[in-house]
Amino acid sequence: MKKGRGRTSRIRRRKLSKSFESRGVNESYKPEFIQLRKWLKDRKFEDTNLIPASFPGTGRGLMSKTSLREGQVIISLPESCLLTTDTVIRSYLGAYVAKWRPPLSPLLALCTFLVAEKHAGDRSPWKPYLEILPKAYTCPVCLEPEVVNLLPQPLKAKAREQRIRVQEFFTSSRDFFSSLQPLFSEAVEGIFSYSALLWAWCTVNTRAVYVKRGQRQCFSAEPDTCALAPYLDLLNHSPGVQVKAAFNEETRCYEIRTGSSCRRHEEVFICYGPHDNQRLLLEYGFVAARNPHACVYVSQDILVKYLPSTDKQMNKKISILKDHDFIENLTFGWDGPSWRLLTTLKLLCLEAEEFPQSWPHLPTEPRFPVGLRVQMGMTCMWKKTSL
Ligand SMILES: C[S@@+](CC[C@H](N)C(=O)[O-])C[C@H]1O[C@@H](n2cnc3c(N)ncnc32)[C@H](O)[C@@H]1O
Repeated sequence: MKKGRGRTSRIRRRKLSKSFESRGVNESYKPEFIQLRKWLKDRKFEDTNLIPASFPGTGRGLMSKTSLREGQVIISLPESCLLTTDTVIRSYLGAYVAKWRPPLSPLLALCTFLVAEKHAGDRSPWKPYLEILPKAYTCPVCLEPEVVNLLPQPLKAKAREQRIRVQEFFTSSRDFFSSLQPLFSEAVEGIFSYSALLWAWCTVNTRAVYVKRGQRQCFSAEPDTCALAPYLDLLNHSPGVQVKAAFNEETRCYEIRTGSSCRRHEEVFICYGPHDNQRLLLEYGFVAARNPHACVYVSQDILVKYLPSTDKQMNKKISILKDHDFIENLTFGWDGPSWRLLTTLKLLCLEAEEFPQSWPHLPTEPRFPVGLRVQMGMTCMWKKTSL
């Protein structure tokens, strides 16, 4: 047999082309990343095993310089690099935040800081970080209404709700923005515009990590759990990986430890949580290929459409489901219908004589014990904002 025609050669070629397809293009030579590394070094960030790169499937992310062992700390970001509400309080905005009543939410404090620092441009000490942040986001909240209209039904409704919430967030923050006028020579309306706040909101929502801080009087009661983590926030999501990520109180660093090994020059992923593609699109503006949590949402309209129209109890049944918050989040996953969908269908298919006696209460959804969730790799390291 000719050299290179055998099974081993074919496997080797396939492996090579696969690794070539997923190979990233090094971006660490770019001026913005050189500046960022210098900035991080000044804040005591040790050189890492990771470098910024662009990947064919996932876009910009981090690539391993060397092979990584399971359990290895891959990134350890000192507290001084984190952007938190403490950063805001210590800044020129601190006095304005502290005296504002009713107290500001931690999220608004972070967003205000981001907008103000972006506006400061070259004068901002955070410039090297701000320079690598996306200029625009792909989350549905940023899409034109005509584009949102093309989304499938449950997602469309959620995208609209999200847009309304962000618009309300802006409207309710305007008086606070006006109070900042003494800090700026330009009109605050031009600086803290809707588009500027939307950019800041998406920055926090898509990139912040979870770092819990105690409640402080100068902030409202909403949880203060978001921190922006420069460089570390270049890590993309893969539903299949396991990582341990948390703020280490001893080292005072935010650390990420791999749950599995990774070969040299491969993209290094973390897991933002066990999210289905609808949630990933809504919160992060992308969908994941081969997502084990992917599912199809079944709306009320679809349910009713395929059930007998002669059922006189239908309205009553729907109202029970609504009262028990059962009409939303009904899904088909890889394993078939979810427990919620099955329970809903059971109720909707009851004959007149079985209803309502057998349904005084809807059953409670079974839950995995927390220990099991962790074993299954469902530890959610990425934050969630509370809007
Ligand atoms: C924490 S940032 C990760 C770094 C980001 N790719 C960048 O260039 O700054 C999260 C954003 O990265 C993108 N992203 C993360 N994981 C992805 C994936 N598996 N596929 C495509 N885009 C992804 C999404 O735009 C998401 O909102």
